[in-house]
Amino acid sequence: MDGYLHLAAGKTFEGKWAGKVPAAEIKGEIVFFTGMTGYQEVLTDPSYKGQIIVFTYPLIGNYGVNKNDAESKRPQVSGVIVYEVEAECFHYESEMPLPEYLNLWGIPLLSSVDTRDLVQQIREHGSMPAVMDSSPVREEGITLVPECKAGKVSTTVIQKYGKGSHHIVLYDFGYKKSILNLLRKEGCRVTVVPYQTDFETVKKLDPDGILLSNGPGDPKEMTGILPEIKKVIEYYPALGICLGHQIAALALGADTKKMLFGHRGANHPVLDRESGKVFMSSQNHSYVVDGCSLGGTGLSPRFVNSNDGTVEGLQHHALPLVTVQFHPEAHPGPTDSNYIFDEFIDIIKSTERKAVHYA
Ligand SMILES: NC(=O)CC[C@H](N)C(=O)O
Repeated sequence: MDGYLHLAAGKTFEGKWAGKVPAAEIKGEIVFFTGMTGYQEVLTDPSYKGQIIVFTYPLIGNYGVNKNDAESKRPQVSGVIVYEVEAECFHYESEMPLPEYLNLWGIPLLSSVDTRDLVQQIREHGSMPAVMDSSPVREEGITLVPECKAGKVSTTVIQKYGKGSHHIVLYDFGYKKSILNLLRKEGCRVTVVPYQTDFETVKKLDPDGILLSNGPGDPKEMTGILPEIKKVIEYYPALGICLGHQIAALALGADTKKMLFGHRGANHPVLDRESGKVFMSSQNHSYVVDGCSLGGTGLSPRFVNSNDGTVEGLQHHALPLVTVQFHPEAHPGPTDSNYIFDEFIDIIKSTERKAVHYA
């Protein structure tokens, strides 16, 4: 059965439904991911909430879906677009084929789409609203209602994990399981808190450090929480990842802006200006901290994207605060930047129990 993808910029793409035909139209922001592997991690990363994802690699699904690679309890994307999907899977760990998994969660999968042409459209017009349906013609315009997406994926209750010697409060804006796993591997006990948690509540939990997680949407949807986040990062050693990096920057007075089509893939080169080394990183973001907005914030760009010069991470001149736009927890993609977690733990060890106003 034929299915269609309509872009807000006007063009319609034809494909075949691989699985159930959706009963109603599916709306989302269309974005593309360039990694050759890691589709399960991408689909289950809460940062993709509300987005329709296009995989540029032409064959998706050949190793199925397994028990270990999910970054959250369910696929989070609104829809999936591929060139060719493999309905049989060939991997000893595979639990089920990809189309079956998406079907189970009612997420539409459109295959046989000309993904090369589609990605060119996104590169030209930007990531934009799109609709998947079974009608070849779309007359209505396509718009998306603004909403706080992190609020939709964040936990509503405090959760505790592990027994390690360092205690980390993980602000859940839509955290990936790999962040929690890496913290636990580093010997941390982790308390996951809802995205709106205030400073006084954090203080009662008595952490040694704070991790501001990744998450979906525009960081400016989160302005309501910035005053509390400012207090938290002025008091405790902190690491911000992706949305967490953007929120920390906004809280300290910097600005963010939307890129045309963002960075989504597993091989984005980043320069660490402290070591002078370039590493490959896993990325998934549409927004970026505006490098021209850092004056007076105490923040300077420690990490820079080697392709386009955008800010990939910040260091504070006085606070024990490091933030990164890329994903040091990897999954999908290379683990080259795992060292950011070691650094964070070292900072915590050196400042432990001295968590008092650094500002
Ligand atoms: N992975 C993330 O945390 C993404 C951050 C933010 N939603 C962006 O698109 O820029």
